[in-house]
Amino acid sequence: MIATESLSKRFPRVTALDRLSVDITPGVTGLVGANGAGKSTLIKILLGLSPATEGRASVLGLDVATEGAAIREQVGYMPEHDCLPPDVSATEFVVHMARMSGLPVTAARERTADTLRHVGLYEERYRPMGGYSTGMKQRVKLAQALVHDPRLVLLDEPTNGLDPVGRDEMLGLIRRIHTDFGISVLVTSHLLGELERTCDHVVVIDGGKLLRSSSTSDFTQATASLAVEVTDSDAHPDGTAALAAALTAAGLAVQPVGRTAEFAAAGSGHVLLVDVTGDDTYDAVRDAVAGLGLGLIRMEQRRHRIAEVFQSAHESAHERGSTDAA
Ligand SMILES: Nc1ncnc2c1ncn2[C@@H]1O[C@H](COP(=O)(O)OP(=O)(O)OP(=O)(O)O)[C@@H](O)[C@H]1O
Repeated sequence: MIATESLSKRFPRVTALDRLSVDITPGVTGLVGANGAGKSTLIKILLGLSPATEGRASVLGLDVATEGAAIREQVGYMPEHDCLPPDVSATEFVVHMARMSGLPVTAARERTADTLRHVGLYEERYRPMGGYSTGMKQRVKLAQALVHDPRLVLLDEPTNGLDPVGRDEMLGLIRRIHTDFGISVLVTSHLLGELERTCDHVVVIDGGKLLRSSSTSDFTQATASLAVEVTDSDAHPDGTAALAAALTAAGLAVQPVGRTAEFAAAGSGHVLLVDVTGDDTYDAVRDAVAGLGLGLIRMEQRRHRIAEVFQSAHESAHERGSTDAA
C-alpha cells in the first residue's frame, strides 16, 4: 500500500528523514515518533506535496514524485494543525472539499451528510466552525478526509489536543474507518500506548530513521514475560528465592519485581518476572514449583506496552550509535 526506499528529506539545518525504507500493508498502521521525528514530513512526501531529497516512495502503486495528483484522488488527508475557516459551517466546508475532489453536487451533499453523521457531527453541522470545540474540529477534519471515499487515509496526529474521552472516541472512529468501510489508515501519534490499542501494525521512527516496523502483537509478544507468585514452605522459607534459583538453573531469565501494588492484594509472596521464550516456559515454571513443593499463587502473562518496547529499541539504537562511533 505504501513503500519507501532509502527515502531522505534534508532541510538546510536538519535531516527530517534519513534513508527510510519501510513497507506498509493494508489495515490500520500507526506511525510513532516523538515531536520532530519526521512524521509530517513523510506524510507530505507520500501525498506528493513535497519532493524527497533522495530515494523513492510509492502509494497505492503510484510514484510520489510523478503521480501526486492521482495519489491525492485516492487518498484522504487529515492535517495536524487547525485549518478550518471559522465563518463556515461543517456542512459547507465538507461539501466544498467533496466538490474539490470531483464529486457532483448531489453526491457531494449526500456523502457530506453521511460522513458527518459517521464522525458524530450531525446536530451541529450547520453552525459556523469558529464556535466548535477542538474535538468537533478534529471530527470535521476527519470527515473531509473521508468524504470522497478514498482507499487510504493519512491522519496526522488526530488525537492532538483532545481530552482522554475525546481521544478514545477518536481512536474508536479511526478503527471503524477500516472495519466498517475497508479503508486503510496510516495514523501518526507521539503517544505509543494509544496506537497499541488501535493499530494492526506499528512503525516507529526517530530522528527520521526507522527504529522498528512490526505487527502490534509482535511488538508486545516479543517481550512478554510471566509474572509468577508462590508461597513459602518449611523447606523453603523464602519460596520466591528458591524458585528464582531453580528457574535460573533451568536456563530461564528471571528478575524479581518485589511486592507491587498490583500483586499486594494476593496477600503473601513476592513476584518473579520470567522471560517467555516459548510454550515450554509455562511447563518449566510449573515443574519447578512442584519440584520445590511450593504453592503456586498465580502465574499470568504480563504484556509489555509499546512504550517500554520503544524505549528499549531507542536505547539499543543509541548503543549501536555509540558503538559505530567508537
Ligand atoms: N519546511 C521545513 N523547513 C525546515 N525544517 C523543517 C521543515 N519542515 C519540517 N522541518 C524539520 O524537520 C524535522 C521533522 O519535522 P516533522 O514536522 O516531520 O516532525 P513530526 O514527527 O511530524 O513532529 P511534529 O508532530 O512535532 O510535527 C523537524 O526537525 C522540523 O523542524
